[in-house]
Amino acid sequence: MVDSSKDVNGGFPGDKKITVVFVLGGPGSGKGTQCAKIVENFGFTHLSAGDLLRAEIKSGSENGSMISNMIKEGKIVPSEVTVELLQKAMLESGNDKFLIDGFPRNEENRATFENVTKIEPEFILFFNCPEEEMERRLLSRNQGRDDDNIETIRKRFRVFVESSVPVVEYYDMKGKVRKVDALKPIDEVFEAVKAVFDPFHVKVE
Ligand SMILES: Nc1ncnc2c1ncn2[C@@H]1O[C@H](COP(=O)(O)OP(=O)(O)OP(=O)(O)O)[C@@H](O)[C@H]1O
Ligand SMILES: Nc1ccn([C@@H]2O[C@H](COP(=O)(O)O)[C@@H](O)[C@H]2O)c(=O)n1
Ligand SMILES: [Mg+2]
Repeated sequence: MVDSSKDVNGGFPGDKKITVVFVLGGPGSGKGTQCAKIVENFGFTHLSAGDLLRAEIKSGSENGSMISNMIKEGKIVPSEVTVELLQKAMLESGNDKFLIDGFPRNEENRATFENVTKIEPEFILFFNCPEEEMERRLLSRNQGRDDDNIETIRKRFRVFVESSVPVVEYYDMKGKVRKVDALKPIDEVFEAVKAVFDPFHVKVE
């Protein structure tokens, strides 16, 4: 466990400014797809909480079977597990700009990240997409994910509405949410995303 309780900067060296953007939206709204494009254009490191949890299962970790069962049920894994994986990946990356995809999924995720890392997100990129479209996309994703079946998808939608939307509302009250229409084709969604990220444009020499 990374103990950062005594750190002023969440375990990051010195007083280096760390930029975090939380990327939220319902299951299948296109978070991973758009994050890949943001990385190519704006020099962020993409960390998907779901990908880190799936990698933890594959690594044979003692938490593996618990995580696997939670994912199959569409449930949210205890925050200390997810935040530790995120913090470790952030520190190992050597970067100072992060897209954290699929996190925070609930109030406990949000509070734990804030307490452990002391980092306040720059903004929240939110992909707004109707459930019918998200369901269509997930059922044709074909990446062999255990949770892309109609039974688990319906559970994930319910968790999104009950636990994740309140977190988006919390940040909206703070003026931090940048909402994008995710129903459009991929490249059109990215045009809207680019407008949000323009201040972070990295000049290629
Ligand atoms: N704008 C779009 N139009 C049509 N299909 C899309 C669009 N964006 C993404 N997709 C497709 O939808 C599927 C889900 O996209 P993606 O994996 O990016 O979603 P996600 O939000 O990361 O989902 P999850 O929360 O389940 O990880 C993929 O097959 C992707 O190619
Ligand atoms: N903060 C999180 C993020 C994800 N999970 C679990 O992983 C599943 C898949 O997540 P994706 O973002 O890849 O769709 C999700 O349904 C949860 O079971 C989590 O617990 N906490
Ligand atoms: Mg994803």
